[in-house]
Amino acid sequence: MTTRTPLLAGNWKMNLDHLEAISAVQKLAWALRDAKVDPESVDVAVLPPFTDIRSVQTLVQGDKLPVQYGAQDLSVHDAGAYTGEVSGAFLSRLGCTYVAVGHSERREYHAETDEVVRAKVEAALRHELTPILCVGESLDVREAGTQNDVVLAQVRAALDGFDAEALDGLVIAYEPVWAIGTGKTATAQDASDMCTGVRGALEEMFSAEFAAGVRLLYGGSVKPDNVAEIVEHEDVDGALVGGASLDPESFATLCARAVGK
Ligand SMILES: O=C[C@H](O)COP(=O)(O)O
Repeated sequence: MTTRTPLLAGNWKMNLDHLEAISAVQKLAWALRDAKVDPESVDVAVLPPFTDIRSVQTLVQGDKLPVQYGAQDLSVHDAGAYTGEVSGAFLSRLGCTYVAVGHSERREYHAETDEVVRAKVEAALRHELTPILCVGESLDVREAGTQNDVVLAQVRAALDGFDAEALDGLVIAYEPVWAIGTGKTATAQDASDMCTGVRGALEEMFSAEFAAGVRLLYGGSVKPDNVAEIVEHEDVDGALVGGASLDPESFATLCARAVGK
């Protein structure tokens, strides 16, 4: 029987400044309460820009809001002469629970290789942050029908050499690149098939027990209207939501529908 707690994570990308973030998180908490989303049975998180995180921390911790938070990226380094980089140590000090690693926008616009992604997973773990490892295929790969090979290779490369204990709590988000911000969603069956494939790969790499504990999310044009269908599949434990997480009321509705409210 599955005991994985569903996770709905809102990746704000480069949207909402720190003042807007305060308002958005407060409204999200109210809307989740109004929608009767039980924080004991579902995790709701936001991943704001770095410059917002201190404000979000102050609000969430001060008012004990049932919203988790994290960052969209981190440095492979812990400290030093790395202009513009943000250390996992700093994120940890800000109370972050999660950090996204290997988002396709990082892979594409910042040339992050599988090697860099693996180093970022390691950096997150060093600072007790839960990595949300993002994997996904491009449109040409999907059209060639080799998406399973590509995505499972990304998973293996990012997790190569770790032991299961170190990866406890790991989250993996399957985000087909062609479905991000395009309004095109993979079918619920496509999402489910890939998540089942990823879980199988985790079982081969580590153990059945480990694989059964990893939360697998789908991301790519998830909206309040399609989330229920996507997460109803056994292997899909939630969603990584971009555009539809920017409006707090709409994101709360999405969270409520994901858990059948
Ligand atoms: O991290 C989130 C994904 O990139 C999905 O973005 P989207 O929901 O705007 O398609």
